[in-house]
Amino acid sequence: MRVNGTDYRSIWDQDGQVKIIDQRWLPHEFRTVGIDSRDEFATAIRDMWVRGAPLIGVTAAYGIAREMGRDSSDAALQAAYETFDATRPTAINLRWALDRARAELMPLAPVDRAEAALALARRMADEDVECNRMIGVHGLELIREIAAKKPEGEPVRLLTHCNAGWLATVDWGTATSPMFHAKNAGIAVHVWVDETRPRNQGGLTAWELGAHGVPHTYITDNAGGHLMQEGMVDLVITGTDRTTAQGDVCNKIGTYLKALAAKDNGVPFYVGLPSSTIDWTVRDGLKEIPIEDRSGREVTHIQGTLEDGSIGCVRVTPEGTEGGNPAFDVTPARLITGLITEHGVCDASTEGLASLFPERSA
Ligand SMILES: CSC[C@@H](O)[C@@H](O)C(=O)COP(=O)(O)O
Repeated sequence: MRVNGTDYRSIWDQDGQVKIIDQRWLPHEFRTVGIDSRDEFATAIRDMWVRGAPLIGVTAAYGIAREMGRDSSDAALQAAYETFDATRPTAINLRWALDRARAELMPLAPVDRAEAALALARRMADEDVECNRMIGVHGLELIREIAAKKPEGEPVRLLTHCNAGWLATVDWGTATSPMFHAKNAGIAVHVWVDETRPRNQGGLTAWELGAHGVPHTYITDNAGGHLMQEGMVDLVITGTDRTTAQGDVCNKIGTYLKALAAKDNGVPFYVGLPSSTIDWTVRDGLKEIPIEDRSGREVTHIQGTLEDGSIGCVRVTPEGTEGGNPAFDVTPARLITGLITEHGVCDASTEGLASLFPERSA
C-alpha cells in the first residue's frame, strides 16, 4: 500500500537486510527499521514492532532465514524455531510458518539451507499478499450486494475491530481488503473503526483507511452495539488469529461482544482470513486455543502524541492499580455469518470449511 507516495509492504528484504515498518510508533510516526539477530526478530514479534497473525508468521520465516545465514545446523534451526514459537501463543500463523520452514529445511544439506530459507520467506510473503488480495475480491461481492439495495450514493456502513489491515499482513489486510477493493471499485463505504483498547490498533486501521481515502470514524469499543441498534451498521468484518476446523474464531479481545451485538441486531458478521489462519488440529476454540495474557501495563498506560508533538505515554489509572490484559477472545461459529477466504466465502462450520478446503479438512 502507498505511504507518502511510495509503495510499501509491511516486511521486505533489501540489500541483505530484513526491513519492517516499526508499528510501535504508528499512527503517530512512520518509521522503518532493519532487524537481524535471532533476539531482534523475537523481540520484534513479542513486543509488537510487527503484529497481526499473517505478518508475524512471515516475520518468523524471515527470522529463520537470517539465522540460517549465520548457522545452518540442525541445532540452530531447532533453536530458532523454539525461540520464535515462544513469542506469541495465540496466532496460529506463527506456528504454521515455523512448521513449514522446518519441514522444508530439515531434509536439506545445511549448506543449502540459507538460500532455501530466504526463498521460502519471500514465497510466503508473496502468497500472503495474493491470499489477501483474493479475500478482497470475494469480500467485495458482499459489499456490492448491500450497496445494490441502498439508495444511490448512500454508503455501505462497515464496522471493524482491531487492525486486520495491511499492517497486520504483508499487504492488503484481511478485513480491510474488501474495503480497499470497494473503494477502488467506486463503491461508497464508510467504516466504523473500533478503538480496540488496550493497544488501540484502531489507530492503525484509521491510518490505513485515511491513506487510501476510505471514509471512516474512530469509535470507542463500547459504541458498536449502540450503532447496530440504531441501524447504522450494515456489515461487520473482522480478522482472526486462529480459526478452528469447526469455524470458531479467535481474534482480538472484544470481537466476541461485537458478534453478540451483531447477532442480536441481525447485522451480518463476517471474518476475513487466509487459510494459514485455520488450525485444522483444533475444533472447540473455547477449550483448545491458548489466549495470550499480556502485560497489565498495556491497560494502565496509553501512548499518544503529546501537546508538544512528541510521542509519550501516560498512566490512566490510579498509581498501583493492576491491569488485566487477556489479549484475545473466541467467537463461537454460531455467531458468525460467514468466513471470507482466498478460496471464497463459506459458512463458519466444518462443512463450510470442507467445501472450500476439501484436502485440508480431510
Ligand atoms: C489480519 S490480522 C488478524 C488478527 O491478527 C488481528 O485481528 C489481531 O487480532 C491482531 O492482534 P495483535 O495483538 O495486534 O497482533
